[in-house]
Amino acid sequence: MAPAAEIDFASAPSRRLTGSGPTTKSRHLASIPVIDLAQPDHLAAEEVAAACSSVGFFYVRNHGVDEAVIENQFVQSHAFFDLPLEEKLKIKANASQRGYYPYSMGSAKNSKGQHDQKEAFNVYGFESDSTHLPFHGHNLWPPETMLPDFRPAMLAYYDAMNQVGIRILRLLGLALKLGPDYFLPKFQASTSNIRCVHYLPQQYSPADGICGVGAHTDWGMLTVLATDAQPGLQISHEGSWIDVEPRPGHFVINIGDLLDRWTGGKFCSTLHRVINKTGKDRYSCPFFLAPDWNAKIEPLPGLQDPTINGSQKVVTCGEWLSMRRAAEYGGKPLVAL
Ligand SMILES: O=C(O)CCC(=O)C(=O)O
Ligand SMILES: [Fe+2]
Repeated sequence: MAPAAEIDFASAPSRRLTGSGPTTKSRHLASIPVIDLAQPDHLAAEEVAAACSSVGFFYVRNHGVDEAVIENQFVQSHAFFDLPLEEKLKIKANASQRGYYPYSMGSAKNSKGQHDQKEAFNVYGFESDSTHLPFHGHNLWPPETMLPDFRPAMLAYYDAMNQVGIRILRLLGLALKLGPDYFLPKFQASTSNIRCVHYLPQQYSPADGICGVGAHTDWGMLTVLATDAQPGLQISHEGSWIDVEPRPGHFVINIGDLLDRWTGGKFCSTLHRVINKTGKDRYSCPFFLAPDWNAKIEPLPGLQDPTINGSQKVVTCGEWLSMRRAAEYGGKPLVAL
């Protein structure tokens, strides 16, 4: 892998902001698109193209995922976060980014000196003995004697999310007029992960840097998000923070930085944050879809971005993820071991 300094760092800024972001105003946007995945692919792809080149976020419905798989993930996530802290810390996240992130450890400090107000648990779809490489390693699990259903529930959820992700990849290929299978060869042993997240029922104050998740863009290809019934997710749109209301039976999809770059900015990775205002606990589970570690992210035909240092350098997915992490965490390891 090329050292990070040789990679096009300028095109991978950390877009994490502090404070309230574009404005303190928050309004409801009725028009976050809802895309019905039961319709024929060529019609869904047109709607995907429109959503990705405008708001960068959309809901999907009729996604085909069994409700029980989603429900089991949330039940097991609750059960895990309810464990005593000392038990959770036994599987504290290691350098491979897998396992438990206590409050204040799963994010870089923002300029107000605050971490994200959340605890989280990461599971990756690939496992590897090459632990000298970032993001490589083995998943960590709570003991079966304690939570026997946790691991199967999380693996089933990962598989279901991966299927949704592949469906969206096919629509993206169609939307970009590259064909439905264009992206698939680069997602054979993907570096994707799910992250169970628990937000505290506390007072949030974006102006003081206290957020569930501070304003950020996602790093990878796209994100498939399930939340419980509590609102909290907001996206930055035309200078306002827009609430993304939970919709039963829907997932929220958003474009990540890697796809933004890959399309030369045609499809946008939109700034978003979580402010859990309800005074209740909030649980969510994003699936971060990312290509294979060695997949080359070559500019797509006709979609080079002339603003990126004259031409887009080819990076591998692994280089990209490492670079994004370094930009966000100042090159320090995510978790002090
Ligand atoms: O919990 C949510 O609604 C979104 C979380 C998120 O944006 C993230 O983890 O990247
Ligand atoms: Fe995000």
